[in-house]
Amino acid sequence: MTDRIPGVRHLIFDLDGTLVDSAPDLATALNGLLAEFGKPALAESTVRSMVGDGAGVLVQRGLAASGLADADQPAALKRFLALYRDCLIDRTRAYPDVEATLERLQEAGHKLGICTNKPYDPTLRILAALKLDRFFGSVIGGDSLPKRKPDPEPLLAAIERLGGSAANAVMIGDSANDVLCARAAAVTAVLIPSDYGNPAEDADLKLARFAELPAAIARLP
Ligand SMILES: O=C(O)COP(=O)(O)O
Ligand SMILES: [Mg+2]
Repeated sequence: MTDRIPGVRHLIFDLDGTLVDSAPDLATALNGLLAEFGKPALAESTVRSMVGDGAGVLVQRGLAASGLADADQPAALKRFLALYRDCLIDRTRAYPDVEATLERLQEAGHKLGICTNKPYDPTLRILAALKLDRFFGSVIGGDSLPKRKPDPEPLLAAIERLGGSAANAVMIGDSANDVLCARAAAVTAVLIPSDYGNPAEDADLKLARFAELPAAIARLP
């Protein structure tokens, strides 16, 4: 019943582009896949712009951009996930101030969760490797439920598993998918823009830096 403690919020975070910069390793895996098809590597900035709708869509976009739209997509996704597993945290890092800010939010009594479109298994591995897993009481990945963001279901599940409710929750993310799923779930949306794909037009609150979160959360009505 943490939901009833005044000032305590259920804060649900997006992963890629919000907590961690994972594009370099996603690019390594995608380019490894393309190399197996005899195709040249895509620029990391191109891969970065393709991230945000889950691994399946990333692979689909990468294949299409390389003239391989007709390739066997399920087989390519399976191979991509195997390649990604081998390079998950070679260069993936938490953004500056993320760990210290999560610590402050947790110390303030907030309950923290994750709602990402990245599949569940690599999400857990990355959180553990970067020692961020200790902060999160719920983790919903892109393949945890039948639907992913911008559908509201994964966000609502992440909140529910923390013992919270939409009225007291906040979604913090970097893309339109995060804002759209928050809107559809009637959850407050905080946007911290990134250079990943699918930027959002608006949100309830827009922050330039992750470290601004504790003060911004404290000021929410
Ligand atoms: O598309 C992905 O793999 C992940 O995206 P997200 O963490 O920003 O939801
Ligand atoms: Mg994101």
